[in-house]
Amino acid sequence: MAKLFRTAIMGPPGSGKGTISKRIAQNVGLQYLSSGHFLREGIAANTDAGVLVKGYVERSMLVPDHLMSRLMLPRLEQLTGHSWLLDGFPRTIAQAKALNDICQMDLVISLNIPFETLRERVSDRWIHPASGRVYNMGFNPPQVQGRDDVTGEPLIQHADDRPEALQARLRHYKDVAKPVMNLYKKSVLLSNAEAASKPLGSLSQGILYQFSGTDTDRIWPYISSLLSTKISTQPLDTCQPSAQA
Ligand SMILES: Nc1nc2c(ncn2[C@@H]2O[C@H](COP(=O)(O)OP(=O)(O)O)[C@@H](O)[C@H]2O)c(=O)[nH]1
Ligand SMILES: Nc1ccn([C@@H]2O[C@H](COP(=O)(O)OP(=O)(O)O)[C@@H](O)[C@H]2O)c(=O)n1
Repeated sequence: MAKLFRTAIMGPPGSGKGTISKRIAQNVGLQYLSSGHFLREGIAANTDAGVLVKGYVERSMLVPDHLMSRLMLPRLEQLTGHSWLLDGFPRTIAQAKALNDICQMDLVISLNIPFETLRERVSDRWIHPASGRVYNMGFNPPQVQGRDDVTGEPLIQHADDRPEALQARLRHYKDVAKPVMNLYKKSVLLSNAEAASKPLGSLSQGILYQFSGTDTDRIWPYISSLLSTKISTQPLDTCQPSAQA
């Protein structure tokens, strides 16, 4: 049985989750699942789920938990036997609990980046909508200005990367991320049944690692080294619900 590794990356918009996830996926060879990408993909393809979430994403609001869980959990259930990395999910405590019900997480990375850095990065972010490839005119510019490196198709900016939308997204992020981080922070692991009857603080799991700074290239070596340590000490396992009953 292979060593499986289930991880998630958290951080405000523009904190480098996508950029770092790409490096993790390349280095560790796990499946990368970006909830934001799935949402935008569904909206662009006008799927049933896309129609339901469109209004929220366009207004930079959080999509309701039940819709996010419906979008993400079946994909994870199909990945039994694979290691994966989640970006953008779980965003809320309800999403984290829903994830706990199907799987025990091994590691959660949280990025703590100053606001001014986020603002600069996001205003300079360009994406290739079909693939989700992300560019930054200073940090990782495309080979041809305004064009995707692989397909040559035009790059666009997200409407929700406008400065006024960023403020709103940051407010949402701070409000909802704190309880999720508390859940993953400390070192007690309870069954879902026990946890359901306890206050939030006692749900904690001791798998959160926080990285601060203004440069992805400076943060990355620390994350890379953490991953090497964690993966080499990971017990043989499959994806199990976190219930310990
Ligand atoms: N200048 C600069 N830009 C960065 C750095 N790290 C990431 N970026 C860019 O900042 C933007 C936001 O990064 P992204 O990975 O999309 O963040 P996410 O919203 O957390 O997924 C993108 O345009 C990245 O190319 C960095 O260290 N310096
Ligand atoms: N768990 C999630 C993830 C994304 N979203 C929505 O998708 C948008 C883009 O999410 P994202 O993860 O690609 O981007 P950032 O907000 O991290 O830059 C958010 O502004 C939300 O509207 C959500 O509602 N719930």
